[in-house]
Amino acid sequence: MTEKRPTVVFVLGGPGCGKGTQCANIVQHFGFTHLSAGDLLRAEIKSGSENGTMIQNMIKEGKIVPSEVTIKLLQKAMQESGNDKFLIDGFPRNEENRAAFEAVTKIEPEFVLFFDCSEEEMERRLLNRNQGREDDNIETIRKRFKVFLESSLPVVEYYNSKEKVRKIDAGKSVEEVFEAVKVIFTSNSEKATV
Ligand SMILES: Nc1ncnc2c1ncn2[C@@H]1O[C@H](COP(=O)(O)OP(=O)(O)OP(=O)(O)O)[C@@H](O)[C@H]1O
Ligand SMILES: Nc1ccn([C@@H]2O[C@H](COP(=O)(O)O)[C@@H](O)[C@H]2O)c(=O)n1
Repeated sequence: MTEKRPTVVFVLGGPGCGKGTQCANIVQHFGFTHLSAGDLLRAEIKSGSENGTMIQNMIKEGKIVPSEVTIKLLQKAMQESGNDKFLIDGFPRNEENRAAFEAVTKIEPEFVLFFDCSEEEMERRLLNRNQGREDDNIETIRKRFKVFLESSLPVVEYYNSKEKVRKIDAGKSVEEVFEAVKVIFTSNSEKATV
């Protein structure tokens, strides 16, 4: 008997567009497990792992950690979750992430939720976030924006060419953004049961 592959939705968008905030709402309403690649990397630093210093340096510079490290963390979290529906937030961040994840897991996303937000608004949100993150300072934020434009947007374009992208205006209030998110998840689950 063939094993059913898990359902994966990639959640992408620039730094501070509100991915984590909306994922928390989606979890409550639609029963997904939320896996944030950034959170998994930060937990790896805290755990004292041998990769910790390398990851910390990459995050401080806004650079993308090698795919094998991030994919191992995602696979472990997926296995330990006991769920088969995942929101993978902040991944794939570049073409290497995307291709390696597909090659290793053989999983293609159901769709890609893309939060579209202006840099001005994202910068404002990051500078107000106040969670003590080492990369929420203006110097690193600018580097993260550059990496997003050069490396992450091409991934969104790749999935757009496969008609997998569901784009949302993330410049609105948390509640308004979630109304738009709900429409996408509701229509997708209706399609799945037809
Ligand atoms: N629609 C919104 N309007 C105003 N503020 C928001 C909105 N969504 C999220 N925020 C706030 O903006 C900040 C960044 O949000 P969040 O952490 O969800 O973004 P993110 O995309 O996950 O960020 P990162 O990519 O850095 O992990 C948080 O302080 C959050 O409370
Ligand atoms: N696929 C990823 C995701 C994240 N990173 C690194 O973590 C930083 C913070 O990510 P957030 O999603 O929490 O904003 C990011 O700037 C990268 O340095 C990564 O390398 N690969």
